[in-house]
Amino acid sequence: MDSEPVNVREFQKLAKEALPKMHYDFYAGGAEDEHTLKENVKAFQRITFRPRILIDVSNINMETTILGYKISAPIIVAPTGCHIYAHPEGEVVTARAAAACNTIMVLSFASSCTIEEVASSCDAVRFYQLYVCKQRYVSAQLLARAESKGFKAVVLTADTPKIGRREADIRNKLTAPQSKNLEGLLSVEADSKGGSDFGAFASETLDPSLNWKDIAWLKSITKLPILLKGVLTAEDAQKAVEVGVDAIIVSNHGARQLDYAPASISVLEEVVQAVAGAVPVLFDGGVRRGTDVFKALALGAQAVMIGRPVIYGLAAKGEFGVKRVLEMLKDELELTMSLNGCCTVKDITRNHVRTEGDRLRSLM
Ligand SMILES: Cc1cc2nc3c(=O)[nH]c(=O)nc-3n(C[C@H](O)[C@H](O)[C@H](O)COP(=O)(O)O)c2cc1C
Ligand SMILES: CC(C)CC(=O)C(=O)O
Repeated sequence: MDSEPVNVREFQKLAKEALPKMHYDFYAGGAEDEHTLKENVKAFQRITFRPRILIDVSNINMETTILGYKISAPIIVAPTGCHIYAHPEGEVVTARAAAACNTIMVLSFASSCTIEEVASSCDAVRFYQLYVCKQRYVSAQLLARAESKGFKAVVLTADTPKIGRREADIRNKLTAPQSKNLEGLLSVEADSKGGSDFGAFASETLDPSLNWKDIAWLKSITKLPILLKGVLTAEDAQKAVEVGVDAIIVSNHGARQLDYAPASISVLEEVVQAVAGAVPVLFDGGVRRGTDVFKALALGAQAVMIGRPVIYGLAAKGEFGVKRVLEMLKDELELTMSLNGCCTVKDITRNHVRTEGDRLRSLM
C-alpha cells in the first residue's frame, strides 16, 4: 500500500506485509473454522442506528472513567501476548502509545517485555491480565510484581482453561512464546508432538481446574480490583456478581478459543441485563470502527478493548501506528456521536441502535 492508511482495517494489510507468515497468522488467526472470528465483525454490521437530529453537537466530550480512572475515550488496549513479534521493543512501545492517547493498556500475562520494563516505560494507569498456571505460585508472583509496580487492577481471563485449536499455528509449527517474565519461574520448553510449541507450552502451563471457588483465592492474594474476562452468558454474569468481581468483560477472546461461541456483540445486552448495573461491563471482539464502539456503548458497555488492530498498528508503524489506530477509532467515535446526536458518552442510549433482535420482535 503506497498511501497512509485511512482506517484501522488498512493497518492489517500493512502488518501482513511487514511480518513473517508465522507471526502474522498467530495474530490474525482464530480457532478451528474461524466461524466466530468472522461473526465477531459481521454481527456489528447487522446493527444499525436510530440517529437523532437537531441536537447541538458543537462540543463532543468522549471522556469516561473505568474503575474511577479517567480516560480520554471509552477505548482501551486489550491484553494481547507476544508484542515482540510485531516490534523489537514489544509492549514497552504499545504502553507508550496508550499513555500518549490517555488510555489504559491491559498488559498480557504472555507479554514479551517484563512487568518492570513496561511499568518504567512511562507514567500511566495500567491493568495486569492474569492466567492461572498449574504452578499457582507463578501466577501469584507475577501478580504481586504487577501490584508492586503500580498496576491498578487485575484482569482474570477465564475462557482459557485450555488453549483453543488454532490450526494456522499448528501448521506453521509456531514457536513457544518468549517471555522474560517467566524466566527463572517456568520453562517455556514443551513437547509439541510435531504441532505448535506455543500450543504445547500453553497446555502444559494453564490450569484447567480453575473454577468459581478460585475467585476467593485470587482475592486472598491481591488487593487489586478484579475484572473477569470471558463472560458470554447471563448465568455466568450473575455468578460473577455473586462472587464479587469488580467488573465483567464480555469477550470470546477474539474468537481464538471456542469456535461457534457467539459473536461478543450479540450477547453483550444479555450480560448487561443480567448484571443490572451491579458492576461495570466492558466489551471486546471485532471492534474495527468508531461506529462499533458506539454500538457497544449503546448496548450497555462502559468501554471497549481493542485487540488485533493495536498489534497491526505496532507491526506496521511502531508507536506511531498504535497511536494512529487509537486516534482513528476516537475520531470515528466522535463523528458517530455527532451524527447520532450525542454530546457525551452518557447521551448514548439503547434507543440509538436497532439490533437483529429488535427487527425480529417487530415482525412478531
Ligand atoms: C495475538 C493475540 C493474543 C492474545 N493474547 C491474549 C492474552 O494473553 N490474554 C488474554 O486475556 N487475551 C488475549 N487475547 C484476546 C484479547 O484480549 C481480546 O479478547 C481480543 O483480541 C479482542 O478481539 P479483537 O482482536 O477482534 O479486537 C489475544 C488476542 C490476540 C489476537
Ligand atoms: C494462551 C496464551 C498463552 C496466549 C493467548 O491468550 C492468545 O494467544 O490468545
